[in-house]
Amino acid sequence: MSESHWLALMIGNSRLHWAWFVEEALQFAWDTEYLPVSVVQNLASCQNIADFSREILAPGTINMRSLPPIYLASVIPQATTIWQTYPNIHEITLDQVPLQGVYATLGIDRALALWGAGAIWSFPALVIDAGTALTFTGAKCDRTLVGGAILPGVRLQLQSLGERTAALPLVDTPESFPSRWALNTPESILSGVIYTLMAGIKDFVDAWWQEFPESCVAMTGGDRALLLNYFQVQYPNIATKITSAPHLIFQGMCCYWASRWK
Ligand SMILES: Nc1ncnc2c1ncn2[C@@H]1O[C@H](COP(=O)(O)OP(=O)(O)O)[C@@H](O)[C@H]1O
Ligand SMILES: CC(C)(COP(=O)(O)O)[C@@H](O)C(=O)NCCC(=O)O
Ligand SMILES: [K+]
Repeated sequence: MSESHWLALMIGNSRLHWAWFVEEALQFAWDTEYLPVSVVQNLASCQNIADFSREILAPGTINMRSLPPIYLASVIPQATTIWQTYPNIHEITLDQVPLQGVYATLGIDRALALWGAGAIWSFPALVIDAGTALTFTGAKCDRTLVGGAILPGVRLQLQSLGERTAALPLVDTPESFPSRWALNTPESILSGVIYTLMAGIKDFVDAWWQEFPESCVAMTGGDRALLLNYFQVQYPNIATKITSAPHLIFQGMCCYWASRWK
Protein backbone atom coordinates (compact mmCIF):
# COMPACT_ATOMS: atom_id res chain seq x y z
CA MET A 1 0.00 0.00 0.00
CA SER A 2 1.34 3.39 -0.95
CA GLU A 3 2.13 5.56 2.02
CA SER A 4 2.25 8.72 -0.07
CA HIS A 5 -1.50 9.24 0.29
CA TRP A 6 -2.57 9.43 3.90
CA LEU A 7 -5.22 10.81 6.20
CA ALA A 8 -4.65 12.79 9.37
CA LEU A 9 -7.29 12.49 12.08
CA MET A 10 -7.26 14.66 15.21
CA ILE A 11 -9.88 13.67 17.77
CA GLY A 12 -10.79 16.80 19.72
CA ASN A 13 -13.28 17.32 22.52
CA SER A 14 -15.96 18.75 20.21
CA ARG A 15 -15.49 16.84 16.96
CA LEU A 16 -13.18 15.01 14.57
CA HIS A 17 -10.72 17.00 12.47
CA TRP A 18 -9.58 15.43 9.18
CA ALA A 19 -7.03 16.20 6.51
CA TRP A 20 -6.05 14.39 3.36
CA PHE A 21 -2.37 14.58 2.44
CA VAL A 22 -0.36 13.54 -0.60
CA GLU A 23 3.11 13.25 0.91
CA GLU A 24 3.65 16.59 2.69
CA ALA A 25 1.02 18.52 0.73
CA LEU A 26 -2.31 19.03 2.46
CA GLN A 27 -5.07 18.53 -0.14
CA PHE A 28 -8.06 19.50 1.97
CA ALA A 29 -9.26 19.53 5.56
CA TRP A 30 -12.72 19.10 7.07
CA ASP A 31 -14.48 18.46 10.37
CA THR A 32 -17.08 15.84 11.22
CA GLU A 33 -19.13 14.78 14.21
CA TYR A 34 -17.89 11.69 16.04
CA LEU A 35 -18.55 8.59 13.94
CA PRO A 36 -20.58 5.71 15.43
CA VAL A 37 -18.52 2.67 16.47
CA SER A 38 -20.23 0.58 13.76
CA VAL A 39 -19.06 2.96 11.03
CA VAL A 40 -15.48 2.85 12.25
CA GLN A 41 -15.58 -0.94 12.39
CA ASN A 42 -16.92 -1.08 8.83
CA LEU A 43 -14.30 1.20 7.33
CA ALA A 44 -11.79 -1.60 6.94
CA SER A 45 -14.26 -3.62 4.88
CA CYS A 46 -15.19 -0.81 2.49
CA GLN A 47 -15.21 -2.20 -1.04
CA ASN A 48 -13.81 0.91 -2.66
CA ILE A 49 -12.43 4.29 -1.81
CA ALA A 50 -15.69 6.04 -2.71
CA ASP A 51 -17.50 4.06 0.01
CA PHE A 52 -14.70 4.90 2.38
CA SER A 53 -14.88 8.65 1.73
CA ARG A 54 -18.65 8.56 2.05
CA GLU A 55 -18.36 6.92 5.47
CA ILE A 56 -15.97 9.55 6.76
CA LEU A 57 -18.04 12.28 5.09
CA ALA A 58 -15.11 13.60 3.10
CA PRO A 59 -15.89 16.47 0.72
CA GLY A 60 -15.69 14.65 -2.60
CA THR A 61 -14.02 11.35 -3.23
CA ILE A 62 -10.53 10.94 -1.94
CA ASN A 63 -8.41 10.05 -4.92
CA MET A 64 -6.62 6.87 -3.81
CA ARG A 65 -6.47 3.27 -4.96
CA SER A 66 -6.56 1.51 -1.60
CA LEU A 67 -7.64 2.23 1.95
CA PRO A 68 -5.41 4.99 3.23
CA PRO A 69 -3.26 4.86 6.34
CA ILE A 70 -4.72 7.04 9.06
CA TYR A 71 -2.36 8.98 11.30
CA LEU A 72 -4.31 9.57 14.47
CA ALA A 73 -3.84 11.87 17.43
CA SER A 74 -6.43 12.06 20.16
CA VAL A 75 -7.15 13.82 23.42
CA ILE A 76 -9.99 11.36 24.15
CA PRO A 77 -8.68 7.92 25.18
CA GLN A 78 -12.04 6.09 24.69
CA ALA A 79 -12.30 7.41 21.14
CA THR A 80 -8.77 6.24 20.36
CA THR A 81 -9.75 2.69 21.31
CA ILE A 82 -12.55 2.65 18.72
CA TRP A 83 -10.12 3.60 15.94
CA GLN A 84 -7.69 0.83 16.83
CA THR A 85 -9.96 -1.55 14.89
CA TYR A 86 -8.86 0.15 11.66
CA PRO A 87 -6.04 -1.92 10.15
CA ASN A 88 -3.72 0.80 8.96
CA ILE A 89 -3.74 3.14 11.93
CA HIS A 90 -0.72 4.98 13.34
CA GLU A 91 -1.29 6.69 16.64
CA ILE A 92 0.96 9.66 17.34
CA THR A 93 1.89 9.95 20.99
CA LEU A 94 3.72 12.58 23.00
CA ASP A 95 7.04 10.69 23.09
CA GLN A 96 7.18 10.97 19.28
CA VAL A 97 7.10 14.77 19.32
CA PRO A 98 10.59 16.31 19.43
CA LEU A 99 9.97 18.90 22.14
CA GLN A 100 12.07 18.96 25.31
CA GLY A 101 10.77 19.28 28.85
CA VAL A 102 7.17 18.19 28.22
CA TYR A 103 5.14 16.80 31.14
CA ALA A 104 3.47 13.39 30.80
CA THR A 105 -0.13 14.64 30.58
CA LEU A 106 0.44 17.45 28.04
CA GLY A 107 -2.24 17.22 25.35
CA ILE A 108 -0.96 15.72 22.08
CA ASP A 109 -2.94 18.39 20.17
CA ARG A 110 -0.96 21.10 21.95
CA ALA A 111 2.38 19.39 21.33
CA LEU A 112 1.62 18.80 17.62
CA ALA A 113 0.42 22.34 17.03
CA LEU A 114 3.57 23.70 18.66
CA TRP A 115 5.78 21.37 16.60
CA GLY A 116 3.96 22.54 13.47
CA ALA A 117 4.39 26.22 14.37
CA GLY A 118 8.09 25.76 15.11
CA ALA A 119 8.60 23.90 11.83
CA ILE A 120 6.99 26.72 9.85
CA TRP A 121 8.18 29.87 11.67
CA SER A 122 10.99 28.38 13.82
CA PHE A 123 11.24 28.54 17.59
CA PRO A 124 10.52 30.29 19.88
CA ALA A 125 6.84 29.92 19.17
CA LEU A 126 3.57 30.38 21.01
CA VAL A 127 0.37 28.62 19.94
CA ILE A 128 -3.11 29.68 20.99
CA ASP A 129 -5.63 26.89 20.30
CA ALA A 130 -9.18 28.27 20.54
CA GLY A 131 -10.97 24.91 20.73
CA THR A 132 -13.35 23.40 23.29
CA ALA A 133 -10.74 24.47 25.78
CA LEU A 134 -8.57 27.47 24.92
CA THR A 135 -4.89 26.76 25.41
CA PHE A 136 -1.59 28.62 25.26
CA THR A 137 1.50 26.50 24.59
CA GLY A 138 4.97 27.93 24.07
CA ALA A 139 8.51 26.70 23.51
CA LYS A 140 11.82 28.57 23.38
CA CYS A 141 14.66 28.47 20.80
CA ASP A 142 15.96 25.03 21.76
CA ARG A 143 12.42 23.49 21.51
CA THR A 144 12.09 23.27 25.30
CA LEU A 145 8.54 23.71 26.49
CA VAL A 146 8.22 26.96 28.43
CA GLY A 147 4.69 26.03 29.47
CA GLY A 148 1.19 27.23 28.91
CA ALA A 149 -2.32 27.63 30.25
CA ILE A 150 -5.79 26.10 29.84
CA LEU A 151 -9.17 27.80 30.17
CA PRO A 152 -12.70 27.10 28.95
CA GLY A 153 -13.20 28.03 25.28
CA VAL A 154 -15.84 30.44 23.99
CA ARG A 155 -18.70 27.96 23.58
CA LEU A 156 -17.90 26.16 26.83
CA GLN A 157 -17.99 29.43 28.79
CA LEU A 158 -21.35 30.33 27.30
CA GLN A 159 -22.70 26.81 27.87
CA SER A 160 -21.59 26.65 31.48
CA LEU A 161 -23.45 29.88 32.31
CA GLY A 162 -26.57 28.69 30.51
CA GLU A 163 -26.53 25.26 32.10
CA ARG A 164 -25.42 25.97 35.66
CA THR A 165 -27.59 28.99 36.49
CA ALA A 166 -31.36 29.35 36.88
CA ALA A 167 -31.90 32.66 35.13
CA LEU A 168 -29.25 32.78 32.43
CA PRO A 169 -30.18 31.59 28.92
CA LEU A 170 -28.00 29.60 26.56
CA VAL A 171 -26.45 32.14 24.22
CA ASP A 172 -24.83 31.44 20.85
CA THR A 173 -21.38 32.68 19.94
CA PRO A 174 -21.94 36.21 18.58
CA GLU A 175 -21.10 36.94 14.94
CA SER A 176 -20.38 40.61 15.52
CA PHE A 177 -18.33 42.12 18.29
CA PRO A 178 -20.59 42.75 21.32
CA SER A 179 -20.78 46.11 23.07
CA ARG A 180 -19.16 46.27 26.49
CA TRP A 181 -21.93 47.90 28.55
CA ALA A 182 -24.96 45.71 27.96
CA LEU A 183 -28.56 46.46 28.92
CA ASN A 184 -30.05 42.97 28.64
CA THR A 185 -29.11 39.51 29.87
CA PRO A 186 -27.87 37.78 26.67
CA GLU A 187 -25.72 40.75 25.72
CA SER A 188 -24.37 40.99 29.27
CA ILE A 189 -23.23 37.37 29.03
CA LEU A 190 -21.60 37.98 25.65
CA SER A 191 -19.87 41.10 26.87
CA GLY A 192 -18.56 39.39 29.98
CA VAL A 193 -17.25 36.33 28.17
CA ILE A 194 -15.81 38.04 25.11
CA TYR A 195 -14.20 41.10 26.74
CA THR A 196 -12.52 39.11 29.49
CA LEU A 197 -11.37 36.48 26.99
CA MET A 198 -9.84 39.14 24.72
CA ALA A 199 -8.15 40.89 27.64
CA GLY A 200 -6.87 37.56 28.89
CA ILE A 201 -5.40 36.58 25.53
CA LYS A 202 -3.81 40.03 25.19
CA ASP A 203 -2.23 39.67 28.61
CA PHE A 204 -0.75 36.26 27.73
CA VAL A 205 0.67 37.32 24.37
CA ASP A 206 2.09 40.56 25.83
CA ALA A 207 3.81 38.53 28.55
CA TRP A 208 5.14 36.10 25.93
CA TRP A 209 6.52 38.87 23.70
CA GLN A 210 8.21 40.46 26.69
CA GLU A 211 10.26 37.29 27.09
CA PHE A 212 10.48 36.34 23.40
CA PRO A 213 10.09 39.56 21.37
CA GLU A 214 10.87 37.89 18.04
CA SER A 215 8.56 34.91 18.54
CA CYS A 216 5.71 34.04 16.23
CA VAL A 217 2.31 33.77 17.88
CA ALA A 218 -0.14 31.61 15.95
CA MET A 219 -3.81 30.99 16.57
CA THR A 220 -5.66 27.83 15.58
CA GLY A 221 -8.89 26.02 16.58
CA GLY A 222 -12.59 26.33 15.84
CA ASP A 223 -12.95 29.85 17.26
CA ARG A 224 -9.79 31.20 15.59
CA ALA A 225 -11.48 33.29 12.88
CA LEU A 226 -14.07 34.66 15.29
CA LEU A 227 -11.50 35.70 17.89
CA LEU A 228 -9.15 37.19 15.33
CA ASN A 229 -12.04 39.28 13.96
CA TYR A 230 -12.74 40.54 17.46
CA PHE A 231 -9.04 41.33 17.86
CA GLN A 232 -9.17 43.50 14.73
CA VAL A 233 -11.79 45.63 16.45
CA GLN A 234 -10.51 45.66 20.01
CA TYR A 235 -6.72 45.38 19.72
CA PRO A 236 -5.80 45.98 16.03
CA ASN A 237 -2.06 46.30 16.77
CA ILE A 238 -2.03 42.84 18.26
CA ALA A 239 -4.29 41.40 15.57
CA THR A 240 -1.68 42.16 12.92
CA LYS A 241 0.96 40.24 14.89
CA ILE A 242 -1.06 37.06 15.50
CA THR A 243 -0.88 34.58 12.63
CA SER A 244 -4.04 32.75 11.68
CA ALA A 245 -3.11 29.08 11.28
CA PRO A 246 -6.10 26.78 10.75
CA HIS A 247 -4.04 23.62 10.09
CA LEU A 248 -1.36 23.81 12.73
CA ILE A 249 -2.10 20.41 14.29
CA PHE A 250 -2.08 18.82 10.81
CA GLN A 251 1.23 20.53 10.11
CA GLY A 252 2.61 18.90 13.27
CA MET A 253 1.22 15.53 12.13
CA CYS A 254 2.87 16.08 8.76
CA CYS A 255 6.23 16.66 10.52
CA TYR A 256 5.71 13.28 12.18
CA TRP A 257 4.84 11.65 8.84
CA ALA A 258 7.97 13.18 7.27
CA SER A 259 10.15 11.97 10.16
CA ARG A 260 9.02 8.40 9.40
CA TRP A 261 9.21 8.44 5.61
CA LYS A 262 11.84 11.00 4.60
N1 LIG B 1 -19.92 22.52 14.27
C1 LIG B 1 -19.26 22.90 15.36
N2 LIG B 1 -19.18 22.05 16.41
C2 LIG B 1 -18.50 22.40 17.52
N3 LIG B 1 -17.85 23.59 17.66
C3 LIG B 1 -17.90 24.47 16.66
C4 LIG B 1 -18.60 24.17 15.46
N4 LIG B 1 -18.46 25.23 14.63
C5 LIG B 1 -17.73 26.14 15.28
N5 LIG B 1 -17.40 25.71 16.51
C6 LIG B 1 -16.59 26.44 17.49
O1 LIG B 1 -15.38 25.73 17.64
C7 LIG B 1 -15.01 25.61 19.02
C8 LIG B 1 -14.44 24.22 19.20
O2 LIG B 1 -13.23 24.20 18.46
P1 LIG B 1 -12.62 22.92 17.82
O3 LIG B 1 -11.25 23.31 17.39
O4 LIG B 1 -13.53 22.34 16.81
O5 LIG B 1 -12.62 21.97 19.11
P2 LIG B 1 -11.90 20.61 19.48
O6 LIG B 1 -10.55 20.64 18.80
O7 LIG B 1 -11.83 20.68 20.95
O8 LIG B 1 -12.76 19.49 18.95
C9 LIG B 1 -16.27 25.88 19.84
O9 LIG B 1 -15.96 26.75 20.90
C10 LIG B 1 -17.25 26.52 18.86
O10 LIG B 1 -17.51 27.87 19.15
C1 LIG C 1 -6.47 21.06 27.00
C2 LIG C 1 -7.19 20.10 26.06
C3 LIG C 1 -8.47 19.63 26.73
C4 LIG C 1 -7.54 20.87 24.77
O1 LIG C 1 -8.27 20.03 23.90
P1 LIG C 1 -9.43 20.61 22.97
O2 LIG C 1 -10.29 21.48 23.80
O3 LIG C 1 -8.77 21.42 21.88
O4 LIG C 1 -10.15 19.42 22.41
C5 LIG C 1 -6.27 18.91 25.65
O5 LIG C 1 -5.08 19.39 25.12
C6 LIG C 1 -5.96 18.03 26.84
O6 LIG C 1 -6.74 17.17 27.20
N1 LIG C 1 -4.79 18.26 27.48
C7 LIG C 1 -4.31 17.49 28.60
C8 LIG C 1 -3.86 18.39 29.72
C9 LIG C 1 -2.70 19.30 29.37
O7 LIG C 1 -2.44 19.60 28.20
O8 LIG C 1 -2.01 19.75 30.32
K1 LIG D 1 -7.66 21.54 19.62
